[in-house]
Amino acid sequence: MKTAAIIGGGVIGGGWAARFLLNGWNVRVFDPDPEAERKIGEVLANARRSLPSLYDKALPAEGELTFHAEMADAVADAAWIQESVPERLDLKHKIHAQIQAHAPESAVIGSSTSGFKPSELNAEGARVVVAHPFNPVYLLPLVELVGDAETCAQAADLLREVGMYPLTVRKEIDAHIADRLLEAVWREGLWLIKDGICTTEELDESIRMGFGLRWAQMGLFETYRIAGGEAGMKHFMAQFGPALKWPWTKLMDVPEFTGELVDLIAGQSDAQSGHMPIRALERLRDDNLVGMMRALKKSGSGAGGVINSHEATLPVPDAVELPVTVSRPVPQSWTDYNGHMNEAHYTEASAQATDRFMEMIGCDAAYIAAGGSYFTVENHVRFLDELHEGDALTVTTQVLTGEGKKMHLFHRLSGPEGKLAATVETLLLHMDLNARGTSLPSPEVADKLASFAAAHAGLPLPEGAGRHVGQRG
Ligand SMILES: NC(=O)C1=CN([C@@H]2O[C@H](COP(=O)(O)OP(=O)(O)OC[C@H]3O[C@@H](n4cnc5c(N)ncnc54)[C@H](O)[C@@H]3O)[C@@H](O)[C@H]2O)C=CC1
Ligand SMILES: C[N+](C)(C)CC(=O)CC(=O)[O-]
Repeated sequence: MKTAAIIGGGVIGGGWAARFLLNGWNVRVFDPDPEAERKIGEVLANARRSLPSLYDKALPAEGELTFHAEMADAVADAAWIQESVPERLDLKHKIHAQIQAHAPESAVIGSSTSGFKPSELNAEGARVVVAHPFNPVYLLPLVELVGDAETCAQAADLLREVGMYPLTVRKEIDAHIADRLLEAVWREGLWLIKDGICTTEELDESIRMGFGLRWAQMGLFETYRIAGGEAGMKHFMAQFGPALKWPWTKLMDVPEFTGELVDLIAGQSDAQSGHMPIRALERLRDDNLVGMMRALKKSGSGAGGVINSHEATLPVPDAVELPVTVSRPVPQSWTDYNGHMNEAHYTEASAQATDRFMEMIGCDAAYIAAGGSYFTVENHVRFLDELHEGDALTVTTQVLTGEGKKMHLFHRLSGPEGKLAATVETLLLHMDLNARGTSLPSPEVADKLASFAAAHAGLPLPEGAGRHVGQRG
């Protein structure tokens, strides 16, 4: 099991700690703040209820979290050391000298800095690369990597292991790529509020009701390609390019941070969101992110593609007696007006269990791309107990029949402490996707299915199997 050392465990260090821990790494934290353990615990609680909800496979078992008063203890044996102390160059120099004195030679040392360049961080002899993440680090995949090419390549491999998307910046520059964009929008936003054009809330609506939705799935340039219509990007540039020379922007000026401006922004922000504590706001943000990222997962766009690639590396359980085919917390978006998991999502969870089981017998993406698959032809759901937001949901799958074109499965959905919440009995037929008709599976798939069927043949017929709606007793 690999170890990550987190130096500075605030907003960003806490997010890094959760990202590594929930991907099976041990995490050692060094932070002089006596509240660090409590704060990281709260971030971790939010991460536990959101990150696993992005995946249809179980993440690795959580690593061990420890707190250390000495830098030497924190960085011992670390494969990755991530510095996330406040954004002051003198402090970063001091901390990197301490890290350097104790870090294993082989460790990647990353800095979360939002703006400093590697040449600035390394001016006093450190060997740091910029590894700039985005908040919340446990959900958002992007990490901007800047610095020594070999170290960045090594860093990129490790970041992919924990489900992140490393973007290596070609040349060092203040504030990398994304923060330059964010700073530009922030600066412009401050002027719009200072000049009384809009409030913080109105500015946020202008983003989230419109272009924010576009950016999450296509970014800027792909979106504008479409905005050029059939004539495409050249037409778009000819039409809207001249406006860039008009004095629409105040980008080069920063409004003075007077007490008046700070009070104006903070007051409007309180009016907008002050009714919610910060951890509740974080949970709202995380639930929305999970919902959006799961939608992107279906098309493989943007962050959804990163989750799919990471999920493909997660291990599939062996042919054990009853394989676990789903293991995840119930996401908030699956709950309804009755305050529990909505009936539609029992079927969704069972469909995910079927997908996972198909993969286990070799009916995976490559097999499907080659033209073979299974179609569900019948389902019977029994709702036995409520499930609530955040409950640990586990699905096990028993093969009732697995021969010829038929695959007859029995999924058991269990909630906390293994209490049975539902059963879904499902019948599938093997299909030839080109002919759009039933067909026999490949010999390899048939063999694997048969080995599960044989392993399950000795088990008793599950209680409830073969029932129909309205049956008594
Ligand atoms: N907050 C954000 O949205 C983002 C911040 N960053 C970068 O991450 C870094 C940290 O920022 P935040 O987490 O927001 O700050 P923060 O203020 O939330 O956390 C900083 C932590 O460092 C600890 N610390 C202070 N002196 C220390 C020392 N000598 N040794 C060890 N720990 C020490 C503090 O106790 C605190 O827990 C900065 O470089 C920032 O630019 C990067 C991405 C986003
Ligand atoms: C405001 N900020 C510069 C600290 C922002 C970042 O660095 C990235 C983020 O998460 O927005």
